Amino acid sequence: MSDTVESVIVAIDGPSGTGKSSTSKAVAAALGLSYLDTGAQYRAITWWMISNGVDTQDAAAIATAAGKPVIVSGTDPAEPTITVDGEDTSAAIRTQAVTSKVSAVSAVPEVRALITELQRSIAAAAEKGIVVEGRDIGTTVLPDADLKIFLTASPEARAARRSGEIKGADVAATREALIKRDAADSSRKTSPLAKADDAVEVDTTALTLQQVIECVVSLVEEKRSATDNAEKRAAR
Ligand SMILES: Nc1ncnc2c1ncn2[C@@H]1O[C@H](COP(=O)(O)OP(=O)(O)O)[C@@H](O)[C@H]1O
Ligand SMILES: Nc1ccn([C@H]2C[C@H](O)[C@@H](COP(=O)(O)OP(=O)(O)O)O2)c(=O)n1
Repeated sequence: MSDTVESVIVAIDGPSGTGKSSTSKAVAAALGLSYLDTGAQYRAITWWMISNGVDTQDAAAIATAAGKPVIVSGTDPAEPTITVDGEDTSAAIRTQAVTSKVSAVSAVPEVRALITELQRSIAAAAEKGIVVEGRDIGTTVLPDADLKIFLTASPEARAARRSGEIKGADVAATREALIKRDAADSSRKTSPLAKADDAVEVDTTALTLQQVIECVVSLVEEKRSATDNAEKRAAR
């Protein structure tokens, strides 16, 4: 083991309800890394478009307005924050109105270019390293990440988890909405939801959240010690 722990970049991708946010926050906290929820950024720009009367079906109007909002993400895994033009939008970006429109807004190439650039600058500024979660982190945003994880789970498990978060939610309707959003996110032209060729796939259907966290922490530690050993061999 070297005295200094190298900075590490972990990319966690996958569809909705697979456990990306909960896992990424816990892994970042356990390893002393920063944390970035890229879905929150796409939700934030969607919230701004709705709040400012931009038609979310009009890609040209979205492209024109995309550079206007100033989105700032706080990367402490114990207290992740998101503001738009200085306003705390943590709760506002989770409403159904935003959830139902975020796939359309995030499919616009100009939106993706701006948000991708923001994500790369946040990752580059994280001195100890960062866990970044989303849909295209391993494939597009950070293709050189030290470790890439792709989380999956059955639609039934994902719908049950998601509806467990909302009082009185209908599991069947949640399942349909999830499947629809996944299909939109996977079929868009610009950096769709996809597993990178070198990502480790973890099916979380039958795992507890704790088991998923432990699995990812072990994979990061394995990666770190493999890098350490390679450096020692090179120094001999
Ligand atoms: N392995 C798991 N088993 C059971 N519940 C889980 C598991 N992973 C996450 N959850 C729960 O499912 C919900 C969705 O998880 P979340 O991390 O927000 O998923 P994602 O970010 O992929 O949409 C949360 O309430 C979370 O606590
Ligand atoms: N890297 C990313 C992250 C999210 N998105 C888009 C597509 C997703 O449906 C929305 C919302 O993502 P978010 O991770 O908040 O979604 P859920 O937590 O799964 O409900 O943003 C994206 O296009 N690229």
